[in-house]
Amino acid sequence: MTSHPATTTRRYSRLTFGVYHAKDPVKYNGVSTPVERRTDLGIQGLVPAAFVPLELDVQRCMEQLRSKATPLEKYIYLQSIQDVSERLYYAILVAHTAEVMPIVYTPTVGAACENFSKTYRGTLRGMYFSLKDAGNIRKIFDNWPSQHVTTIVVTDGERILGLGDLGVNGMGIPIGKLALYTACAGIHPAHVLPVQLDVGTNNEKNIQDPYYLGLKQPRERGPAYDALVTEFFEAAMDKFGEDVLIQFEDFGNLNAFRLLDAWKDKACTFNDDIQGTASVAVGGLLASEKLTGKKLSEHTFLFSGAGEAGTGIAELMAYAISIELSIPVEDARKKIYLVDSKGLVTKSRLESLQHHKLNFAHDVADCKSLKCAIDALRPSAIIGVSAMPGTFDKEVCEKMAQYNEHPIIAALSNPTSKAECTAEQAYTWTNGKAIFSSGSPFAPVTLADGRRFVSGQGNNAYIFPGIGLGRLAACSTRITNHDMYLAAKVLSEQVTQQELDVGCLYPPLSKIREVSAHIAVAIAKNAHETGVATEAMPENLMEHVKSLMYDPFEDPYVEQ
Ligand SMILES: NC(=O)C1=CN([C@@H]2O[C@H](COP(=O)(O)OP(=O)(O)OC[C@H]3O[C@@H](n4cnc5c(N)ncnc54)[C@H](OP(=O)(O)O)[C@@H]3O)[C@@H](O)[C@H]2O)C=CC1
Ligand SMILES: CC(=O)C(=O)O
Ligand SMILES: [Mg+2]
Repeated sequence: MTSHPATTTRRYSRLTFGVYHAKDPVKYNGVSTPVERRTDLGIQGLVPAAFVPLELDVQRCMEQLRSKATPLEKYIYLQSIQDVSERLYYAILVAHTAEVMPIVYTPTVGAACENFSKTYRGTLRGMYFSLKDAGNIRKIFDNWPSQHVTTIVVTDGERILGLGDLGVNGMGIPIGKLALYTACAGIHPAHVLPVQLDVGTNNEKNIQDPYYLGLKQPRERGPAYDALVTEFFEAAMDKFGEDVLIQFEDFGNLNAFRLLDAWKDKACTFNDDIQGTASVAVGGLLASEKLTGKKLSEHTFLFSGAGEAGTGIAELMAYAISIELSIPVEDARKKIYLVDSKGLVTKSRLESLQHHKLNFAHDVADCKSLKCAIDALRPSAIIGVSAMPGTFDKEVCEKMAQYNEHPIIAALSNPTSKAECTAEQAYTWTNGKAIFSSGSPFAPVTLADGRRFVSGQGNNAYIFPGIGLGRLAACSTRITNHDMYLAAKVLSEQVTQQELDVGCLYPPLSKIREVSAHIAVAIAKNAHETGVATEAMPENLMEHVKSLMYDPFEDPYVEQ
């Protein structure tokens, strides 16, 4: 395999490509290009005479954005800006993160995926490898215009948010995740690559849709599937270097666990749904200690959902508890319970349980429903990761408030339409006792008695950008569960008392670049300490991390 430089280039070089410059969205700045540079760049006459400072251009775009009637129209408008000028796009995302994240990410990205084929405009944004490309993936990689890719997000489209199998329409997810890598952690936009593996789809609506852009065949379940994934990994590492980060995203759980197992020790990879989600959830629970007075080990946890997110979180919780109490992780699992589509995961079901649930099959009485399990186990925290909206209904929330002074209620399923309950429901039904968080954002809630609550967004978006930046800073070749634990701890330390006072377990999105930088320092430090860094440790890690962060507001014409 060839080796490649892994450090990122922060600024563009000056280019003189004329019209090609105007057609390269990573470099093009439109009316924000200083007038005196336009001749050199060959774009004189291609833009109106006025120079518009980037801040003003952002303001103009925000006004247009706000005038759009639907979230999907807003999404398409922002994509159209990204197609023309990534600098402007990222300036919008950085300056207005809290307002635009629900558009480029969950919940709107869900609608964007559902409409992906219908709204496709032919933009060059990511690569598609289908079963028909088997044997040629390495060669096809050469078609990608950037030779220096550090960060890939790959999906096979089988479990897109809680929306199920969307096939190639799931491509909106890698695109959205990588937009956050850049906006939230400053990974250079020229160095990211969204990838869709097209292995067919079992979504009948896609098959019947004349506009559907993927292979119209049943999802491949045989050896050809594994062969395509293997070829993709090997080709990506050959093309971009063995330390290229490859994030698994929204695979179905038939494949997600085994692929992670197969690749975690052979590539720089992690599964965001299993590991990133675990980290953000544990981070929120660590932060909640200051509100409840309870350590992780003092809780009883009950999950609704025992798939990637559910068991991923449960395992990292157990790991965190084992560290907190210096006990074996097997013992730490004892107060963590899972409910799946068939009821409570118990020992009596051992023979029919999927592998990822086995560690949490406890010797307790069977329960067919979440309510039965709540009455039997009296959990202090319930975590919804089932994509079953309404699961945390009035009775569930009332029971939690009856059994706890400060019940933790996390409705983490995405998009909003799949949330187990809304913020307003959680606060109203518990009479303001709930400590609530959700996977997709909810507006602040004011109860009839005037108490105001700001719920936090328990979404892996707080984690993966910082992980990616940290491993880049150390040029590390592996990502581990301990990294996820460290990220959770750092995240929890970023929450202020003021934020906790209104019930929020996460820092505001306006601080996310700072949060990512802190997570990155912890990840890079761990890489150096555990021998997976391939660069010498710099004297000041925070300075180094920040120096790598792409900032759209910096002058892009500074020579290297
Ligand atoms: N906030 C965040 O950052 C993240 C949120 N998520 C969200 O979590 C949800 C689940 O994702 P993921 O874990 O990957 O999906 P999986 O398909 O891996 O798991 C879904 C789980 O839900 C269970 N389930 C289905 N119906 C019910 C029910 N009525 N009651 C209880 N459990 C039920 C399934 O049971 P069975 O095993 O029996 O089939 C399965 O265990 C999605 O909506 C996703 O968007 C995911 C990742 C990150
Ligand atoms: C947030 C995320 O990764 C999911 O819902 O799948
Ligand atoms: Mg996901």
